[in-house]
Amino acid sequence: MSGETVEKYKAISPAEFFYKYKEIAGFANPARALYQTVRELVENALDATDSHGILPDIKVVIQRADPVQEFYRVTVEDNGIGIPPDIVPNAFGRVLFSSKYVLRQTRGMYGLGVKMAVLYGQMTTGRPIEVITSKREYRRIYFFKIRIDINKNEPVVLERGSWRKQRDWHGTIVSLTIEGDWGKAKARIKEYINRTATVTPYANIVMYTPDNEVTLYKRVIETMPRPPKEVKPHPYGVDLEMLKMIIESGKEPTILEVLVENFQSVGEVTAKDLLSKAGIDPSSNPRNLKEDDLLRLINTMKSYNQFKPPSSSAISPLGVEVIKAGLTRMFEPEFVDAVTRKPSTYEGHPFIVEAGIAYGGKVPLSEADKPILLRYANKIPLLYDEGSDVITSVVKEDIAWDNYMVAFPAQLVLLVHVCSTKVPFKGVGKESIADVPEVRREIKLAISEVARRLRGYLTAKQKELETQRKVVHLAKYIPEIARSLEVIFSGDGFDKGTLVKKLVGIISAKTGIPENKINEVIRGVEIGA
Ligand SMILES: Nc1ncnc2c1ncn2[C@@H]1O[C@H](COP(=O)(O)OP(=O)(O)OP(=O)(O)O)[C@@H](O)[C@H]1O
Repeated sequence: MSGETVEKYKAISPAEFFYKYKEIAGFANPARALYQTVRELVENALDATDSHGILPDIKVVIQRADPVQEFYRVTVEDNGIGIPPDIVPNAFGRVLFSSKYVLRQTRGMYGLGVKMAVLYGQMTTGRPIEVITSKREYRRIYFFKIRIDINKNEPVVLERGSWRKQRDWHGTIVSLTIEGDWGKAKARIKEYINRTATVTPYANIVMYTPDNEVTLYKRVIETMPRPPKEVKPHPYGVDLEMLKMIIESGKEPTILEVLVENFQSVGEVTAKDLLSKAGIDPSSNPRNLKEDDLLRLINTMKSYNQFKPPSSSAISPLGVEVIKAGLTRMFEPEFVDAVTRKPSTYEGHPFIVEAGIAYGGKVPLSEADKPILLRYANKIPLLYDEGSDVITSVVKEDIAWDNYMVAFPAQLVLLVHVCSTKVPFKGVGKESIADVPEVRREIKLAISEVARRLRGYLTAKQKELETQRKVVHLAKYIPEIARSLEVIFSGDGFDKGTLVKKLVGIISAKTGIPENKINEVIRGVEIGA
């Protein structure tokens, strides 16, 4: 007899998987879970508003929910698009259910976040999630209490109801009660809200904390990033499974129509060209094609070099105006500027990198070797795992800051935003971006471009200071010269005042410094004399 133990085989549901491995989604301990819960709810609230062209009004309330135990009730209210009542149970009670599995930039992408918070609530306090929601066109407001059946990965609706709308309200209010650690989480949560507000100057965000603090970020501009549009996949990003799924889920009678209907940049002429290169008859029934045919078609698509690059209408960069307004609202800097790079692509996914700089004014002093770095991906602030992020690596290794007249520590904030239909996150917790060469290159270019503008400003400022110093130096002599000349030429109709005026006029014309400034210096010298 061998001493081997018997292996026990079993399949588990996605809900059970994430319940067991909650750490990979950011729910490692009560402090982290409280932060992650706030984050998931706020990100859903913002996706439901700005991604649909609605100026966001977001209210975040964190309250103690038990006098003894560390239970917290987190409530987030938005004025977004709301959720149809028949969708609510799955949206909050089925892991990997989402409206964001399409090619369109949103903060959410996995269909996991809020369900992780529901699971964590179930595990630690046993309380269900509560949802109140209505869409603009509805006459009623809907209310739900939901938990997740972990074994089946299905929602269990404990309570539901609805009432007539008394006022014109649309949006969603979500409440969850979880075990948390406010003492440990508070700094991160406040920082998260602050950094979110930095890139959403078009939003009203208010937060109530368990310490009875109220923080309000008031809307300062009405301009919003252009909402992202859903796009079809680009042929460079296709693989065998994807093509099979497209064929099976569609009704197109010919392979030619499959290509034309389902991909970007593929019209009839291109589709025919691709099919003839792959040796496939355009009128073939796509469901009768063999795997070899499909593989040949994919390889032809991948090596075809006449497609337009992937459309960038699915991505929604913040834009220069929003970045500048956001940085100004937070830091009241002496100098602010931003750049939005042109769209670029990696592995068939379009992406855009943006960078903003705030310098001087009320900007705090940075660390000894780099600026204060604000990292963002798809408008989400990234707070953890800074060390393993490609943005950090570029800032430290690829940018020679002395070339831009910056010596650390400096009053310098650098904001970098990577947005894409697929940000290459390193984990489902969305805290750091992987080192993809194309993305790295664009990050470097964006930072260099905005840093050059800072250098321009600093150079001009330095020049002005130098000129001013020179003028002070020169102006000091004017009263003395005038006095000496007066001694020599007095009686010849010499007027000291006229000479001073003339000299001031000459210096002003040569340096561009206003006469009143020079007169101030002279007055200073006369008083001192
Ligand atoms: N406040 C809200 N307003 C409108 N829809 C919402 C709101 N909150 C959640 N939803 C809907 O519920 C779905 C599931 O949300 P969930 O947080 O689980 O995942 P996600 O946001 O799609 O992706 P991720 O896991 O990356 O956050 C969303 O895709 C959205 O359709």
